[in-house]
Order: sequence, then C-alpha cells, then structure tokens
Amino acid sequence: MTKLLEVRDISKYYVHKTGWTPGKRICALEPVNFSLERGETLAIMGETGSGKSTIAKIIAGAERPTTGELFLNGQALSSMTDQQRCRYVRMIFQDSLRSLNPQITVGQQLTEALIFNTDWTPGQQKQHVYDTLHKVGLLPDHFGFYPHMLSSGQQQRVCIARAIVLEPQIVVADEAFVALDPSIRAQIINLILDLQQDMGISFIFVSHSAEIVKHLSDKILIMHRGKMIEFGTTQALINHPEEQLTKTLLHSEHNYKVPLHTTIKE
Ligand SMILES: Nc1ncnc2c1ncn2[C@@H]1O[C@H](COP(=O)(O)OP(=O)(O)OP(=O)(O)O)[C@@H](O)[C@H]1O
Repeated sequence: MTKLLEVRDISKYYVHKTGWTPGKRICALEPVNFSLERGETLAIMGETGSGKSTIAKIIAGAERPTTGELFLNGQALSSMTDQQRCRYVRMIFQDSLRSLNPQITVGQQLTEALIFNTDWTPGQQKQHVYDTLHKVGLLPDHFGFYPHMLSSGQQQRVCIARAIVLEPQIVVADEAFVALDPSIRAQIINLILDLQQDMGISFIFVSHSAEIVKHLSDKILIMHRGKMIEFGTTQALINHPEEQLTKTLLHSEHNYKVPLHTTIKE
C-alpha cells in the first residue's frame, strides 16, 4: 500500500551570508529517510539545534531541501503546485498566536484559505467555516470575533481551525503549544486526538515533552546534531530504546506537567 508520506534522503545545508564566516556551509540536516501511514502521528524530539524544525519546515514546504524528495501518497511534493501542496499539508508555527491577524475577524481569517484554494460560493465558504469552528470547539458567534476578544486557548483553537480548514492530510506543528498554560495545553492536545480520529489527519509535531509525545504519537524520530539517530514506534522506543539520548528524552522529568486524561497511546 502507498504510504501517506515518504521522506527520501532529505538534507539541508545553510550558507552563512554574513558574520565572521561568510560562505561557510552549515549542515542543519544530514540525509534522513522515514515514512508515515495515513492517520499516524509522528513526534520529532532532540536537543536544541539538532534539526527538528528544519525537518518540520521542509515537510510543510516552508523550506526547500538541499537534496532528496518527499512523496505524498506516492506523488512527489516538488511536482505539486503551492495550491495543491497547501491543501494536503498545513503548518502551525511556534508563535502561532502572533500569526493571527489582529485586524480581521476569525471568520475572515478562515475564509481567506477557502477563497484562494477552492472555487466554492461565499455561502459554501461560510458554512464550511462554521463547521470548522464547531470541530475545534468554538461557537458560530466566534466567526465575527477579533483575535483580542478571545482567550489564549480559544486563539489556539483558531490556529488549529486555520490549519484544518482545507481538510489537509498532514498538519505539522512546531512546538506550537509551549506557551499555553498546562490545563489549556491538555485541552488542545485532546482536541488534536479527536481531530485525528474524526478527520484521519496525520500530525507531525516537534516537542520536548516526553509526556505529550507518549500521549499523542504513534512514531517517534530522535534527532542529534542534524542526524536521525533513532526512529520507530512509540512503544518500541519507550520499551527498547537503542540510544542513550532516546532514553534521556523519553524519561526526562524536565517536561511540562500536563493533566492528560489517558496514558501512553496503544
Ligand atoms: N536560516 C538558517 N540559517 C543558518 N543556519 C540555520 C538556519 N536555520 C537553522 N539553522 C541552523 O541549523 C541547525 C538546526 O536548526 P533547527 O532550527 O532545525 O534546530 P532545532 O532542533 O529545531 O532547534 P530548537 O529546538 O532550538 O528549535 C542549527 O544549528 C541552526 O543554527
């Protein structure tokens, strides 16, 4: 069966343009290979500067790989138009709350993606935005709200609504929930699990929290200095980690305390 996502030999080099060493090539990511099935959730863990965000951004199309190719349902992502690609893969950024436009209403922000990426009538667009607000636990009234009228948890729900409004197959989240307080973070994480079940979306998320990773992910990818050092199912990496870093990251206590409802994903 065709995989949802296949990452083949993706690498990334940056070239210093200024500073003490102009022209110097920095390897942010050595070639990585992995794949994901439909509906599976992947957590990317690793130390600071190990290349986690680089992988996330390449999958979401926010960065181009230096080498390699990504395949979505067997089709090369590089052969797709931006419009096709953003229907399939959406990203929630680290500072997602700041990415909401304070000048326009929630409804307008969600409708924008539909105007650019569908040929629906205004009535169809509006109905779809209402349905999307409902999916993320917001009310029809929130359509007319400006971001400052919402709590941070509701703003995060709007960011998630914006990511799923085109019904993508993959949502990439880069440490998107760090700034939220623990009880709101737990609600948002449980919302993601619900969306995964209802819509069959695959989530790829970068996190330092062992607790969140164990709760949400089916597979884990461990990065160290630009290299993928371990990749496998969450159960396998928890029960039989091959690398010391994997043990440290998955059993670390420096994680956020999140009152999640269930334990490790089966
Ligand atoms: N635009 C850029 N130009 C030059 N170097 C970059 C750029 N983006 C990332 N890097 C470098 O690539 C390496 C990997 O960065 P990346 O942001 O992917 O790490 P990370 O694991 O996500 O780190 P963190 O947990 O701190 O966000 C780092 O050494 C970083 O300094």
